[in-house]
Amino acid sequence: MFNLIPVKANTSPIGKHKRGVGLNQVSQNIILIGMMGTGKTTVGRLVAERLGFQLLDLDAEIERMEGRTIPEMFAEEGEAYFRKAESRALHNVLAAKRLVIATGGGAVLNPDNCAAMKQGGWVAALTADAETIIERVRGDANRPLLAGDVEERVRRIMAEREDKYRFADVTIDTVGRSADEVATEILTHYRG
Ligand SMILES: Nc1ncnc2c1ncn2[C@@H]1O[C@H](COP(=O)(O)OP(=O)(O)O)[C@@H](O)[C@H]1O
Ligand SMILES: O=C(O)C1=C[C@@H](OP(=O)(O)O)[C@@H](O)[C@H](O)C1
Ligand SMILES: [Mg+2]
Repeated sequence: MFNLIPVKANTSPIGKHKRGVGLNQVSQNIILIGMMGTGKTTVGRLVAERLGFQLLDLDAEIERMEGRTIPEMFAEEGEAYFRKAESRALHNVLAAKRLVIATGGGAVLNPDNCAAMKQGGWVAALTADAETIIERVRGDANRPLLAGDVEERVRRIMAEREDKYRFADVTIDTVGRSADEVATEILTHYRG
């Protein structure tokens, strides 16, 4: 099975919301995309807790599948290998329902992944400016693509991926907002 992370019971029943969408739609997976450091993993957990969904962090799922960490995978096999594992993991988990899926920032690089995400859930893109991202990820050794000159890497990768997150159903700026506030905004949009 997947690496599902148990979350608390729903403390905000959807039924209380007047503008809630139909039952079918509120069981639809929520998929978070966005550049590294925009808060997908952190916010995903909060959204899952509030909705009574399971959080599935795609990076954690890949690590579980592979029995090694992402930095180890990059070092031992290279990025192309990681991307294949990422794509496989994504397609597997999209078969499930009522998940909040926090993807890795590069999951959008493969157009097949983007099509599968559109098909398999409601997609929210998180954004932040380079300065905010650099501040959030500096000193974290778990992102091999940012090893070395973090500032240069973040700016370069952001430029390379500029248009890759635009297919989302909604785009949410996280700058100057707490993870909790971002989660609230996601839920407001999701419930319509
Ligand atoms: N809205 C926010 N405001 C401030 N810090 C945040 C926010 N969202 C996430 N963070 C912090 O930024 C870092 C990266 O968050 P993470 O959830 O791992 O991002 P991602 O999964 O998108 O790479 C973590 O230290 C997290 O606590
Ligand atoms: O943007 C990327 O290419 C990556 C983002 C990471 O996830 P986060 O976006 O959760 O940091 C992780 O999947 C890997 O290090 C590659
Ligand atoms: Mg993450």
